[in-house]
Amino acid sequence: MAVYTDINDEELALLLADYDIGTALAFKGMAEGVENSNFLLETTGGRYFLTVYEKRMREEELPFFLDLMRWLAQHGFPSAAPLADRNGVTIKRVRGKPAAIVEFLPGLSVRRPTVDHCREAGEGLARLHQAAQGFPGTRANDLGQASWAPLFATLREAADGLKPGLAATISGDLDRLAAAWPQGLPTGVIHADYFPDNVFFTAGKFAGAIDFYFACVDALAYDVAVALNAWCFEADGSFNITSARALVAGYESLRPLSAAERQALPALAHGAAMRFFLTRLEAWGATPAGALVRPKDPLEYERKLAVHRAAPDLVLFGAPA
Ligand SMILES: Nc1ncnc2c1ncn2[C@@H]1O[C@H](COP(=O)(O)OP(=O)(O)O)[C@@H](O)[C@H]1O
Ligand SMILES: N[C@@H](CCOP(=O)(O)O)C(=O)O
Repeated sequence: MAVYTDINDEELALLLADYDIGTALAFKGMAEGVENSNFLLETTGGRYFLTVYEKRMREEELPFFLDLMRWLAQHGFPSAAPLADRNGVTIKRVRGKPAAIVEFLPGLSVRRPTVDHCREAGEGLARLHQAAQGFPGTRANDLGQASWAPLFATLREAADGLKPGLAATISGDLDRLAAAWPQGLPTGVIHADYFPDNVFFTAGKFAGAIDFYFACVDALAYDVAVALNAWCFEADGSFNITSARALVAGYESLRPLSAAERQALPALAHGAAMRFFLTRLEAWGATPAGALVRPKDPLEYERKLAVHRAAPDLVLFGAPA
């Protein structure tokens, strides 16, 4: 459950007094999410979402994320725009922590995406990339390829603890990725965490995306690769090529991939699996037993790594490598 910070009625009333959105009617902590404390807020003015940013969030990076959400909302992409208070301030403080109120984004995420959801999600991702064009902010991908080996150096024991011999296998993957990491692909603002829990649908149609807190500037095709891993594996660990074709077709209906981007997909998908394996492994060891938040399973991504290792042209869908 992701409510690390309690907010009492007085604190909420004090915060709302700075805005023109009326007074609170309902205020409820959300169990979903792992990073920040999230609250559904209903006021006499409408429905909103209050996020209190917790320790992993670097406060100096918040303007990039919140400005991006506003930019996207203003450029035709369904994103929850942050609210400025009467003095134009977006980043507030609650219990000494940074906090922001954003619009409530209607829609629901899906736990088990169908092929149609994958197509919609792919198209939604291309919409995001297109809407973000011209966004003036910039942020490097601090979880990009260059970060993986140093991060893994701190996790070798944890890897072997998870599965004996895994550290050596991961080292081999890291060497291979470092040697073959695609360069010179088209870049732009990417979501970088485009998982089913961060994408909303209404009546089966793409309705928007949330959780831009890993967004950064990197290869656009890397975002497609993150999504292929997150949306197109079955519960039994197999890769669903039909879902993957649908996701890429949805993406390409708005933004066709170049030949270089398509050729790069296998390495990008292998790398994207590495990124989430490593951060999950890190969180796995750092989460004390009995903590309120259940860490995500690193083995799920270890299995995805194994798939990409064994069948590197899987995500080329039969196109020549
Ligand atoms: N703007 C929003 N509108 C509607 N629901 C939201 C909004 N932002 C977050 N949520 C809900 O809160 C949950 C957790 O949000 P998320 O940003 O993913 O948290 P975390 O970063 O802690 O993982 C989401 O799964 C979604 O149900
Ligand atoms: N999507 C990541 C973890 C980040 O969680 P989120 O709730 O902020 O989307 C993973 O699956 O490892």
